[in-house]
Order: sequence, then structure tokens, then C-alpha cells
Amino acid sequence: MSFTGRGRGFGDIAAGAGRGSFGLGSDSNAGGFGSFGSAATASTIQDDAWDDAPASPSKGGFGGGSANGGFGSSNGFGSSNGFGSGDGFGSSNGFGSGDGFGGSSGFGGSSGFGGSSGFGSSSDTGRGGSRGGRGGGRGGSRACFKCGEEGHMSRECPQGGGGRGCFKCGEEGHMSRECPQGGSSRGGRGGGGRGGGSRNCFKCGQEGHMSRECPQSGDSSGGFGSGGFGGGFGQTSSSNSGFGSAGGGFGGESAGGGFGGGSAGGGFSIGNFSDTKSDRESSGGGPPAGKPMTENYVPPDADDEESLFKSCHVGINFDKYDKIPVELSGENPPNPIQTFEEAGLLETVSRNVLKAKYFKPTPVQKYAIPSIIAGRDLMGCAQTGSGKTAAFLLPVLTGMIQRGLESGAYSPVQEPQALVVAPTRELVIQIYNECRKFSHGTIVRCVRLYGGTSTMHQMNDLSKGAHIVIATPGRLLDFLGRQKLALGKLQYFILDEADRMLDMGFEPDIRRLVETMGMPGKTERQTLMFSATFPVEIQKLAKDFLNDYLFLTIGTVGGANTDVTQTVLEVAQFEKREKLLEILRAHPDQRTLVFVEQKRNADFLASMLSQSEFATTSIHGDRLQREREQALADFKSGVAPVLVATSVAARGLDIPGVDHVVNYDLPKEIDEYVHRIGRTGRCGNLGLATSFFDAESNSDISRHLVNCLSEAHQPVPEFLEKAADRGGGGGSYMGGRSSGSRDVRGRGGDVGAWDEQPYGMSSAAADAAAAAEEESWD
Ligand SMILES: Nc1ncnc2c1ncn2[C@@H]1O[C@H](COP(=O)(O)OP(=O)(O)OP(=O)(O)O)[C@@H](O)[C@H]1O
Repeated sequence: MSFTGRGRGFGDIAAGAGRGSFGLGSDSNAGGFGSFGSAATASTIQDDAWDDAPASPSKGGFGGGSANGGFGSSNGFGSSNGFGSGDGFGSSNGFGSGDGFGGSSGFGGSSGFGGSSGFGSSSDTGRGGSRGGRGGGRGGSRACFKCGEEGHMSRECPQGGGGRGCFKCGEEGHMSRECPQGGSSRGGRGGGGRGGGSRNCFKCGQEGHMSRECPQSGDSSGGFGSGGFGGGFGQTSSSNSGFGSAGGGFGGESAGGGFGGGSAGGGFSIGNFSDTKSDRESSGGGPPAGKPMTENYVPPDADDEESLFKSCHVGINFDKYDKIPVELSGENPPNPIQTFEEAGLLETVSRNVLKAKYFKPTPVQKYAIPSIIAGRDLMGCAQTGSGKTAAFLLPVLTGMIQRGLESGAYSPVQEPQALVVAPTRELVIQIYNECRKFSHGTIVRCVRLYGGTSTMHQMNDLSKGAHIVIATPGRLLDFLGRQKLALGKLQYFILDEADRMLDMGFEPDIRRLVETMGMPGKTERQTLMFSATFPVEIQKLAKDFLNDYLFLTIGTVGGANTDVTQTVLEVAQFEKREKLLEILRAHPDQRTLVFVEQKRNADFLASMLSQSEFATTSIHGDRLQREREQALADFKSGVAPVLVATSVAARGLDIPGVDHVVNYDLPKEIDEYVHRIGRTGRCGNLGLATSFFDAESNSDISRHLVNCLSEAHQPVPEFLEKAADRGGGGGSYMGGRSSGSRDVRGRGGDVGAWDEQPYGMSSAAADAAAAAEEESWD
């Protein structure tokens, strides 16, 4: 039996099964459930389903069962053998139907599967995840089978009779032998013992005979028969939770795999594998509103030296960096370096710098490296693409190694010496790769933690040792909460895109991280913050985290990169599509990054362009992480020379060879604009940015835009000046920029005494509003 789903699904996680086709049954080993249950622990899947969010017991997902259980193993649901399609999964009859699934070694061994008595039942809302798994087979710890809590047995459970429902239908009030639903293989609470429902053959899953009489010879190919897995797996009609709706234990003894279905809100929803938001909504499953879809994705690692050291070529304006005015304020600033040789970097690190073809430090590196080596806290602000990453990584790696690294390999709790936190997953990956590049040949272990990927995989990686962790806040807090990570030995705490990390969206997470997670106090650690923009109020906030810091400004804080030629065109909303096509046709060879405000528009535009003559891909927060990384890879390699992106790609990404940035929609914030156009014109190269100004919706940014263009010596179109004169953007004309122009301590000496520059909406508020409106940041 096979069926085809609409969405992408397990199948294309691996094994190239591609989208949709989902094999069930005896000849479906490759596409089935084969390696399922191989090597996960109880918590494998629980939180993976929820992007970057910290662990929460209320989230469902698969619960791994016994120590070896877990739906999905380290490679995730469907693991390397894939798992068939997305939507199809669990639809109508779902698993538990006749043919069963699973590879020959999969479930369905003689001992069957099926959780114990219906944990993850409807009263266990959301607990299905890890707890569900416990019941399965010989799963996990000795928690109560009803509520999943440890500390009491099920007979003493304060939740009363929740789990005492009929094993077949899940209803309370009767036992399974009296069940009015007879032998149906669907639904059921927890698929008791060898199947919650019918007495199908465990080998082939067909009704009408027992396994010993099975015509399908002795192997276990059909293993996962209807009965057991029927426990709540599938049954779309029964609840919103999709997979394991009413419960559904699944821990087969033989396979060792727990599979606790969740309950309402939990479980492995069908919607998780559908392609669009509306699919999710209609299926009732999937992540909560606003949360991107997830899968148990294991990202690849570039291990060869060549790809590690591949870097962008410096451009013709690289030497002009030296002419940009620099200001380093604060007590006793150290002298800048002029060459990498005089920086006092560790020899191996210096060698890597040369291998990366860094022959001369950029201004931010000249000042930041000696400041960090001198042990100072630093807030560094330099234009996009001017080498801020190496400015902190090189001295941090040197300092860590010189102080001595501890080997934490295979210790249950890793205690890194350095922590870098960044706002997006792709930026985390990029910093991680830079870190591996500069630490190449040393014993430093870098670990990346970010959402949308397999928690189990990251946990394994982490357990091998972590001297420096690079993470997005959500996944980081998750691991801290799980006590896989502790911050007691932290020497360096780095916020990249610091203004973003401290705005309303992330500030609570960062504060929590700094104040409640055992991190050394600010006088005991070194805190470093970097960005191209630093709004005044964020600078003031940052003071809470910094100790006697230096403030480094290269050029104007928040100024646009002058190597980018900026053009603003007046284009009404309905004309934008045609205008974009016109621009792309005029520059067919240019690698172009198109920014839009809305995720749905990113996909729409990407399809539209692909159907025209432009190979286009898209990146935004609703795409699976695998897809996001693939989109970036395709854009980088030129497979898709046009990338349509939302703000997830606005900051930090260093994509070599981006010729042109098009703001199809202007952002609401001028700082965001500066970061977006900074994806081109990097490292002394020239770039081009074109923005569509729609007077209807962009008047708020007009004043800031005029300012930004003038500062960067770019022509200001008349229509834009007029829009600014009409008052777009609020505040005074000249004062209307978002970033503070310099160290806020420079005025009045005390940060608290600083008079805010007037501008309409605070950067933080605007950021938050924009984020809430459309993009979900990692
Ligand atoms: N000294 C150097 N010599 C040559 N190339 C360099 C040097 N420093 C950095 N680069 C390269 O310049 C590019 C931009 O660097 P990086 O990504 O660190 O910029 P950034 O200032 O962090 O930008 P953003 O503000 O966009 O995050 C990278 O490809 C990096 O490898």
C-alpha cells in the first residue's frame, strides 16, 4: 500500500524519497519506518518540533520511549530511511492501517508495540511528548503512566482516572472488551499492548489471521501492524493533535522505541509536514500559530579544509577602509594594531588568518583585537561587511587557548569558555564556520546550537566537548534548561548583532541568560557586543551587561556602507512585480537578493520569478530549516541566482558575490534597511541597492531614508524629499535617525543622562511591531 501526500514529508528528509510518496507495507522498507527507534533518547523529539523555542513539557511531539526509543532516532523522524510524505502521514487512516509499516527491523516485532495504558490520553494535554514515550514498551523512567510525572505511581495519580479509558477507543466508562467500537484499528487511546484495536497479524498487518498463520513468510517486513499502532496514530478526525491524537503508546519492546503520542496540541501532527500555513490550520496540527514548521533535521558539516577556508575576495575599496574616521571612547583604550603580526595572536590562529587570505586587518579589527586581548569589554560598531566577526573571534580564540582549555568531552554537562549569541540560525551557522576556520589545527571545539534541527544531534555534538558555543537564544536556553550546558566557566560572552539581541524581541531572553543561568557576573567575564547599528536606547540598555567598556565607532554608527550605490524608485504596490522583472531583465547576470516584508509574499514572488525566466529560491521563517539552508546554498552556488528573503536574511549573512539588493518592500526601520543593503558591497567590494518606495505604505521611513542617503553621499530623489517634508517618519528632519551617532556616554558622561534623539517610533518598538506583524525571528 502506498499513498501520496501533498506536502514535503519525512520521505525527503533523506534517502531521496522526495516529496510525497510514502510507502507502507512490506515492500516499503526504504520509505517506511525502518530505522525508526534506533538511537534516540526519551527526549529526542519532544522539542524539536518547535523550532528554537526552549523545552516545554506542554509541547507534544514524539516522545522517545526507552533509552533506545524515540520516534525518529538521531536522524529524526523517518531517519535515514525516510518516512513517506507529509500530509499523507496519518491522514485518514494513518498508520495502524492494515499494511503496517516499518522496515524489516522496525517495529512490529513479536512483542508488539503499543504503549501502556493510554498515557498521552486526552487528559494529558500536551504531555504526549516525552511522557508518552515512557509508556511505550519498556520505556524510560519510572514515571506515572497516567500523567507522566515522576514521584508517584499511576494508582496514586492525582489526575485520577484519566488513563483508565478503554484501550480500543480511548473513552472512559468501559473496558476494551466491552468497547462498542469493536475491533477498529483506528484511534484508540494508547494502542494498548499489542495494538489498541483489532487483532491483526503482526507480520503483515492484515486482519483475518494471526501472525503465525501469515502467508507473508517469516520476516518482519510488515512489522508494524495495524493494531498496535492504531492507538491514536492517524485518526485525523478525532482531534487536532494529529499523530497520536488521543494518546498512543508506541514503544515496542523489540524495537525499543517509545512513541508516545501526544494529545491535544501535541503529538506529531500531520500539519507538521504540510507545506503551508493553511494546510496546518486545516489539519489542526502543526506548530502553534506563528511558529515555523520543523523537522528533525541534521545539518551537514563542511569538513574539508578547502571549503572551510574559502573566503570572499577583498574588493577595490578595501584600502579605503583606512580613511574612515575611528573613535574609541572609554577609559584607557589600548593602541590599535596595524598588522596581524603585531596582534599577539596565537601562532596557529595567525596561520589560519593567512590561510583565509586576510593580509591586513580592517579598522574594526585594528581596534577591537587589542582591546579584547587587553581584557576589555567592548561595544563595537562598524559598517556591514567590514570584518566584525574576525574582530572578536581571533582574540577570543587566542585568549581561551592561552588561559588553557579544559577537556569536557563526554561530560554530561558542558561548560564552555566562550559563548556567542546571534539572532538567526543562518548567522549562527556562519559564525560557527568562521570559528572552525580560525581554530583549525587547535583543540578548540566549537559547537552550534540553533532551532529547526535535531536536538538529539546537537546534544550528541555538545557532549563531545564544547569550548565555544555559538547559539540562537531559544535553543541555548533549551539546553541550559535541560542542564546539558552550564555557564559557570564562561570567560567571554559575545552578542553579535547586539542591538537586535537587546531589542524588545530578545532582551528578556538575554537578560534571563545573563541573570539566571549561572553566568559569571559582568566583572568576572568579558562581554563583547558588535553590530553595524546601535540605537541610543539599546546602547543605554547594554550598559547593564557591560563593565567599564570601550565604545568603538568606525564611521557613523548605523551609517550605510558607502560602497553600496543606493537608488530609491517610486513604485506603487501594484507596479512592483513588473518593476522587479524589468530590473532583473536589465541585469540578467547579477546575483540578486530581494527583500520582502511578508513570508507569504516571499514564496509567491519566488514562484512567480521562477515561472518567468529567473531561477529563484526563498528564505523565511516558515520554511523548514533544511529548506532555508538549501536556499542559501543554492543562492551561493548560483543554482538560484535570485533569492527572495524576509528579514531573517537581513543581518550578518556574508554571501559572496551578491551584486544587487532589491528592497521590493522597504522595511519599517532604517537600521533594518542598513543591514539589508549591507548584504552587498562587502569587504571593499562594490554593490548596488534598489528600493521601491510606495508612498502609501512607506512614508514613515522617508525621513530616515533621506538622512541615510545623504550621509552616504547618495542622490536623494525629489519625491522622497517631498515625502519627508510632509512629515514621514516623525521627529525633526535631521534628528531622525535610529542609531545613536556615537557613544552615548559622550554626552553628559552618564548614560542615564542622555537625551534621546527624537524619532517617531523607537527602534525597539518598531522592530517588535515588525516582527510581530510578519517574521518570526529565530
Ligand atoms: N582582514 C580581512 N581581510 C580580508 N577579508 C576579510 C578580513 N576581515 C574580514 N574579511 C571578510 O570580509 C567579509 C565580511 O566579514 P564579516 O562577515 O565579519 O563582516 P561584518 O562586519 O560582521 O558584517 P555584518 O555587519 O553584515 O555582520 C567576510 O567574507 C570575511 O571573511
